Amino acid sequence: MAEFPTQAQVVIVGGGIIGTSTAYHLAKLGYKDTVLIERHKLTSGSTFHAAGLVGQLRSNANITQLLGESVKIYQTLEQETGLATGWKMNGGLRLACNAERWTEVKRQATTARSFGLEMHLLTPREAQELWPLMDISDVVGAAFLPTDGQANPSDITGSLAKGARMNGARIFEDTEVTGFKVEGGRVTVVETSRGPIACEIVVNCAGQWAREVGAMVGVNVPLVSVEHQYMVTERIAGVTSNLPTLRDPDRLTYYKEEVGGLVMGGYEPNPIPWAVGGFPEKFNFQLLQSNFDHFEQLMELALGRVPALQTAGIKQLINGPESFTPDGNFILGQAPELTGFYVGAGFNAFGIASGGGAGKVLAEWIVGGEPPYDLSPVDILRFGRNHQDVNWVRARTLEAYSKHYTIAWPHEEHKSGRPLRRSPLYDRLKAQGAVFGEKLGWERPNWFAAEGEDASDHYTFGRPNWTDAVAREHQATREGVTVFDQTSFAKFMLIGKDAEAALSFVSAGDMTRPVGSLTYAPMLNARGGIECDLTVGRLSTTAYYIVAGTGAATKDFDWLKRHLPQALDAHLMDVSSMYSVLSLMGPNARKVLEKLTRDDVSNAGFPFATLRTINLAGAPVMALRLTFVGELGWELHIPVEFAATVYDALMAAGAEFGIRNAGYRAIETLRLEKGYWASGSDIGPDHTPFESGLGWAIKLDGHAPFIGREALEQKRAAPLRKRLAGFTVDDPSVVLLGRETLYRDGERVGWLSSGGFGHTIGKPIGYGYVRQPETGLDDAFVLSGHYELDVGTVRVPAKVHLAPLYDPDMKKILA
Ligand SMILES: NCCCC(=O)O
Repeated sequence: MAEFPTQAQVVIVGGGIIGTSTAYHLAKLGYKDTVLIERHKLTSGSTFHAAGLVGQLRSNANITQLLGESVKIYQTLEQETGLATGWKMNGGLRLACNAERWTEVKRQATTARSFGLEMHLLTPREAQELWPLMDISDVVGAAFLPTDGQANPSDITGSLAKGARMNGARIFEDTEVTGFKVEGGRVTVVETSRGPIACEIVVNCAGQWAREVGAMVGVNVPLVSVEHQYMVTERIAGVTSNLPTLRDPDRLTYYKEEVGGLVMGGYEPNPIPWAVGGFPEKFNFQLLQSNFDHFEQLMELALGRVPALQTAGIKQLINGPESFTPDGNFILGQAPELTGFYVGAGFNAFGIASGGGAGKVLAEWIVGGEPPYDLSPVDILRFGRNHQDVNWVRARTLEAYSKHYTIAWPHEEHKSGRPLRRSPLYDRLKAQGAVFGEKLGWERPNWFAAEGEDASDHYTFGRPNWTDAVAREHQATREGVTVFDQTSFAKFMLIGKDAEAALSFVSAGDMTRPVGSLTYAPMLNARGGIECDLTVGRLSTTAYYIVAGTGAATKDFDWLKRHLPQALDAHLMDVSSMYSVLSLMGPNARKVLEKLTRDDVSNAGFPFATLRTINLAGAPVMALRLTFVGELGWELHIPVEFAATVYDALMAAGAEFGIRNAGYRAIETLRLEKGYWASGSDIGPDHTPFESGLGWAIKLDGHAPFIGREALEQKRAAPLRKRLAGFTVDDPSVVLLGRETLYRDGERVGWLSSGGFGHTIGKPIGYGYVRQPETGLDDAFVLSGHYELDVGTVRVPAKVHLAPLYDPDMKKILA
């Protein structure tokens, strides 16, 4: 037996598919001093009872790409290692059994093609030809993904482990992690049942135990265990080994072939959490008691689809607990709490589909110090303070599990764990008809129902019930004045004698501007991509106030903390909970302010892109003259105890101007019209400021060093490969949601990063990157094309725009 190591470059905790895949890829990348420890035997946690479907369809291009990487790896792994994997590319079928599901599937097919994933739409009869055992009497249509497949979870893990060893990694079974040592803010030692291993990097791939392993060292891994059942039948006549996998989401079930029989499982609307009070000791290679009563609901649905199940012999009803997460996405990346501590966990019953690709990108992330491409949907930094509480996490996770196969409605909000984080104005706004959405636990008004209007969301792929309300708020912002409660913004202070130098190094924006100025300050990665989309206000020569999006609270704080030069005197603090934010927007905003303050709020006294502390209705308010909706306005950052007083004063003073409340859905329609980009969709780590049309915000004059500068200088000298552009459609009934495929002169050139409606221009609006990776492009190329959008397989003509659709001369804002 190999000698147990006392040190290693990387220690991976957990010998399931993710741990072995990470070890395999790290070793292949040259990290041969990688040690994987498994407390029992490889696969003994939950990998051994995974169903093994490998589907690739996701709503995000990069996650689809990651799953495609799994397929690529599985295709060659057996040949490389000599160990069988059970991989077969038998394709995947997906059924639609009602009109709205069919709309969803058609939109997905459009998206899949944009992302380079083959997905064909079939008639019910064509689907049945591929899957002859199914009843198609209720099927409206189907989709077929020929490159999907299935694998044997234990075999593929064994094969990855062999591949890891062949490349130099070492694997130790029967080795339990018992603790960690931390020095200087880094993890330095993994304590194990066989002795300590000094290391530089730890990767927590402990499956459903990953939360406990993280907790040993203060790292929060927000996942919980849920019972997941599937049935395995004896042989069934007509089940052939090339039978595609089948997903029947309207009946909540999935199928795959196994030894001439079927595996059938699904996602019940009433999932059962497991290990709520803690894990049993030594739960290795163990299953839970089969729960036939609970499975019956799925069985009944399945019998309607596959009548042969009536008479099929049942080998086993497998009940295996697996880890699930609050948003149904897995968790990768470096923990914000601890340098050198990475996580690869929470695979929501699609660990086999993700395992190959997830291990690959995690290894690349560790080696490169940043993800190889934008992985925000699965990055551990997407979580926030709400995810610290395991009961909240469990409630939301059970909801996510129950919705695994339900239609993913546009704009759908979660129901569980609410309300949690509330602005001081929550009750006031609710009393005035606010319909709230939720982000990182924050309740945020999406729209306001008028007296007598139904104050709830009714989801559809068509025109939703809140359209008129949003149009009212939109118009009031354009023509009068509105108040938006944006208290959920993340807010940071950076203080210290070197604050300017420190921020100048991490920001591509000019941080040397005078006290009182407001600067748009993108922060870039080494590739020149936009990691953080921040507004920075200079409070003094030694202090900055930094405002970030609600959802970016953890990520942006982490980015700043990790990249601000350590040697400089600059201290970062999260002050989000100190300030409420009311955005007062519209042509009458100044008139409202003037009634409440003696401070100068004239255009000359308080110009655009500046901040001042003013006394407003008796409150010391930090007022930021800026806008995300394209109108004259101020963001009022108010110490929380004054928030209600200021709000009441604004509403009273604004009454003569018809002041209204407005919500986040109006912000969306307004910003689309004005051509302001949404971080996370229109801009992000894979897009440079040049590609996004944000070159004006970057300080490339002079030689001041900042992260991303070298990449940008190189890119400035080369042709652009893609360019963000706006698109309008003349037919107002077309619903743009984002991800619609973009055609230029009949050629597929991209997809929409966001979509919606502009109530002032009266047209659907979308934004998307026009891509020409081979030859490059310029503005003239973008503007000269004839464009169409594929909206759920229907081509609609679109006009292209590079200038804002509303107020391109900024007359409204600078007034
Ligand atoms: N482990 C079940 C996977 C189901 C699905 O891929 O849809």
